[in-house]
Amino acid sequence: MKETLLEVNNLVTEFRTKEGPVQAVRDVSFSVRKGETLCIVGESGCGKSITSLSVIGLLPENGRIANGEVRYKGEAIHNLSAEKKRLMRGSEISMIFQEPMTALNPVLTVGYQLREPLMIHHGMSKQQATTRGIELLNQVGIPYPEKRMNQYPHELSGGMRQRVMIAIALAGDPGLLIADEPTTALDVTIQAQILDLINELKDRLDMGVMFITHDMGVVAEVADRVMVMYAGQKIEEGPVEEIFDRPKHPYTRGLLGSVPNVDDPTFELHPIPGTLPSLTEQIQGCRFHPRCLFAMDRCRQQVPPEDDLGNGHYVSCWLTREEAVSDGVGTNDEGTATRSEDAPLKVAQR
Ligand SMILES: Nc1ncnc2c1ncn2[C@@H]1O[C@H](COP(=O)(O)OP(=O)(O)OP(=O)(O)O)[C@@H](O)[C@H]1O
Repeated sequence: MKETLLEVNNLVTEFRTKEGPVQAVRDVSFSVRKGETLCIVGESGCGKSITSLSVIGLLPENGRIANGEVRYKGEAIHNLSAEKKRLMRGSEISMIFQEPMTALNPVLTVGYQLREPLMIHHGMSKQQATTRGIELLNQVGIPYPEKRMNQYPHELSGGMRQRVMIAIALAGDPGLLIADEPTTALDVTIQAQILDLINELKDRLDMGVMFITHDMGVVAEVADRVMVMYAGQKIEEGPVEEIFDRPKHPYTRGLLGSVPNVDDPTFELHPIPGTLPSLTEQIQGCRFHPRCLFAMDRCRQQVPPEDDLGNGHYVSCWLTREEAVSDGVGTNDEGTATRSEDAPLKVAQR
């Protein structure tokens, strides 16, 4: 097994708000190894981006890590000074975002923006940085890289801008790349090309990738492992095949059920009913229970612990302990949910 690059233990990220402190990330733990992609998946607002911004040290001004730790190559990085965090970004850990135009400076040429990190992080001369910049553009599949060096971001297509952002992210030879919905704004063909590029770079450079998305189709393309988040918490984690073939949490099943399957004409879409709770909402028991088609009394009273199902598959759901959930659709919260008659699952508690 490859070296662990990133270890996040019991992360709690809090925001100061008018209503008092609220938690956007609640006791989340995970790791990323060299050469693997961990996909963090969940609906909009479930805490994916705040988890990644906590890792890279770019939280909004009213946010802070209130508990837990973030370790990179064994070293605690959550409590580094602002200056050390800045140096770490772009060298050890880089991030790419959904909309390259927000990350790229519109008044600076591609060449300038590529040379800057190379001169800062690698002490290169302008000439050396230009040569390396052209190499990086080549590496991310940009044709005529010499010409592109002199162009401004608005002169490039959306896909090309995303490639430029990836080239800039690679400039400091990062061990870990964080990609926050990098293909959401792109059309499907370009999206597939960017996903292929990220996969190829991960393998070639043996990088760890933390990939944030709400799209299970994208997860299927890039993930080695998947962490499913709901309302600031991790509710399920496992190798990608386990999550797709044997999803245990009703929320994960719901996410998979809300992906249209174009190859299957009999496929029926079952979107998850209801919406995420607000950060200020107090919920007793499992935070998903008000939306869960299979909620039992216990789910309304006690927070489910994380169970180890073996094979690197973990889930926090009382139901998994009791029985497997059927694939059918039941009624919500009335005790009349359809449940499977499958034998109880073997659950080894962690
Ligand atoms: N500066 C802030 N102050 C208060 N709450 C915030 C702040 N930034 C984000 N939040 C809240 O934190 C929660 C998690 O947000 P986050 O951006 O991580 O969600 P997400 O899963 O990445 O969603 P999306 O896919 O829409 O980006 C949301 O409820 C969001 O409204």
